[in-house]
Amino acid sequence: MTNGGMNAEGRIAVLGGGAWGTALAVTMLRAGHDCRLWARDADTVAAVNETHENPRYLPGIGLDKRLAATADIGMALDGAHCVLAVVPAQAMRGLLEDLAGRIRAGTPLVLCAKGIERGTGKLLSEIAVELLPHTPVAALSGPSFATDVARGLPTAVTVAAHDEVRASDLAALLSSPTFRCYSTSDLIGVEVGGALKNVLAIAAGATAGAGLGASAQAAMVTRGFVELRRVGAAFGAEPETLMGLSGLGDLILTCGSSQSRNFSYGVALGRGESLEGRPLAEGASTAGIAASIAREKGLQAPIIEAVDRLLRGEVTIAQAVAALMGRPLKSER
Ligand SMILES: NC(=O)C1=CN([C@@H]2O[C@H](COP(=O)(O)OP(=O)(O)OC[C@H]3O[C@@H](n4cnc5c(N)ncnc54)[C@H](OP(=O)(O)O)[C@@H]3O)[C@@H](O)[C@H]2O)C=CC1
Ligand SMILES: O=C(CO)COP(=O)(O)O
Repeated sequence: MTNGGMNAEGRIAVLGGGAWGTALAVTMLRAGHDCRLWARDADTVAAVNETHENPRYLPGIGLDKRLAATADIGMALDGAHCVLAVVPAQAMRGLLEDLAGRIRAGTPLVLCAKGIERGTGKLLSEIAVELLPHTPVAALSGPSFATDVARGLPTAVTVAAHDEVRASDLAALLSSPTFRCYSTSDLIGVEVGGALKNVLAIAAGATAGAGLGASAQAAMVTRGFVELRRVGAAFGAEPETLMGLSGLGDLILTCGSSQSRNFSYGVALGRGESLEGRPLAEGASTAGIAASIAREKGLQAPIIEAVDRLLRGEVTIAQAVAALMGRPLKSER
């Protein structure tokens, strides 16, 4: 599989009928693969199959007419040579439990969600290894808005697996002329980068929503990145990974764009608007567990902590800003 992903390599199953699952399924067709999309929602399945759209999650985007969706997970997995898991991070354990006994031993599983499990503090790959011990596990992450990817705009991401050869084989398999997958063996780094950038995108959004100015927003992202690197290092992530697509790259994308659901969630938070019924913002689920991991590991993560406390309603924006600005002066490192 060292051909830039241009050859068909069998069927790919994409599990999750939201924005990202749908965009990845279309991308797999572009890469020359047969692909089946599993969605639990019958209306989504019908819309993809009959009108070639996903109006709930990708409104206004016409999908490849060859894309076949099913609500039967067994049918999606039938004959699959590779499985992409694309449900929200907090739903990943449930999906992986469903896969146990269904996924063929040895079939690679690529985790495409960005988050840390609340309650256990586990990375999604740790859950997968626990539940599917005979399944090779990888992760795909990086700066990639589903709408851009579904439209076929050029995008670069990272595919990670502990086994370097597996990572580069999967990167070749999943790449297409508009979807460029780099590879790395730093699975932990890729997962931590993708999970924490969502929390920091909420911080950046809250700064914008509260009208604190572009300078404050730049400071928030930069100092947030220091926290991301600190927490990443404690997990064993390599610094170069966090400087790459699934760390810095995704921060650049999501910390300044209202296209990001996490950033928009932060804007609403900063404006004091209701947070009920908003689109998925993974950072809201990850903030608490990231803050408690940082505390347990004795790491300074005041921005992640501030997001957690804001979301819990323990502080106002003004109090959070005063606390951040009032910390003892220190070396930039
Ligand atoms: N959107 C994007 O631009 C990108 C998203 N990601 C990541 O991908 C992951 C998924 O995000 P995205 O697709 O955008 O989210 P969406 O909110 O667009 O869609 C979520 C999908 O997951 C389904 N789902 C939710 N809970 C379950 C469950 N328990 N079992 C089965 N299916 C479930 C939903 O089904 P239903 O409709 O029935 O509720 C829906 O189809 C997130 O971790 C996100 O961070 C990564 C890169 C880009
Ligand atoms: O992860 C993403 C882009 O890389 C999508 O970001 P949001 O979930 O904030 O929309």
